[in-house]
Amino acid sequence: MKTQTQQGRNSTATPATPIVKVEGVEQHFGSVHALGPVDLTIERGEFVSIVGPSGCGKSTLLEIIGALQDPERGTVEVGGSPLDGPRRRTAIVFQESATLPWRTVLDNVAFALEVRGVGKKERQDRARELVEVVGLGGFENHYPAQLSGGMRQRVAMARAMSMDPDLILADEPFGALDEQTRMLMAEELLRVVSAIGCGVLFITHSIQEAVLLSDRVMVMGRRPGTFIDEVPIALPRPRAHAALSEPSATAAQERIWGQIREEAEAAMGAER
Ligand SMILES: Nc1ncnc2c1ncn2[C@@H]1O[C@H](COP(=O)(O)OP(=O)(O)OP(=O)(O)O)[C@@H](O)[C@H]1O
Repeated sequence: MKTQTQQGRNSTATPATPIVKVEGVEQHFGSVHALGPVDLTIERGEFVSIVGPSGCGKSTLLEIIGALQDPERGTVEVGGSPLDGPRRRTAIVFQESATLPWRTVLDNVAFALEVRGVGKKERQDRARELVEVVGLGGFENHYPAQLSGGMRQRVAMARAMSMDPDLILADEPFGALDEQTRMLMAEELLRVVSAIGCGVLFITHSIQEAVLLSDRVMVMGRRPGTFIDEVPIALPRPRAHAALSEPSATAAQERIWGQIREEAEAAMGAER
């Protein structure tokens, strides 16, 4: 059971409360107007991706929702409460999510549980389960340096899941991986997320990845980023890569590409 402090004092959370509610959020860095104003709602268990031209403000928005930076204007509610600092049940995964090089795979995954004071036996059992879920069974005692980039990213994913998240914020998590590993990881993420039923905000430069994974793709226009389109993806689940050749998926990809192309060309023109 959650304590009042964990949920936030002003929580009015019910199962129908969106996991994320952003209203009128805006950010400047000095004279650079980086973002907004933007509104964004993510329902519980919903998978939402953001695509948009480079530098439009995607990471800024994700970091605001993850409480890694404060918005200059606007309001952010996560889990039904106004965001007033990092939340235990929000997991954040970056492109180069750090693993602890001196710890084994198992101890890396158990780390978040250790910090929370979970007993040794329980955290090792839970970590072992998660290592299996992300397909690293047999590598429990390996060190990060003995793993490929894709395997290290799986360790980061398992560690994020160990926190029993209700929200995963993922910023280009597969950006550094080769194409095949990236596709496999995307399918794996889908399995994992549907198993734990958490909401996801996913930033990617890959339109295909966004369409394959999401319930909804939000298209952000050039800086200062605001949402210029919202594309529902109605493909049935569970999904695998072959779903991308369905007519509705190709139509969605073309619609998104058309908009990003225009925005990226305009952004390049503005920089010249
Ligand atoms: N800490 C900061 N200080 C100054 N400017 C920043 C800072 N963080 C971001 N910016 C600027 O704000 C704008 C938005 O950056 P952000 O990283 O959010 O974009 P993005 O859409 O995630 O980009 P990309 O797709 O290239 O990762 C950019 O012009 C960036 O240079």
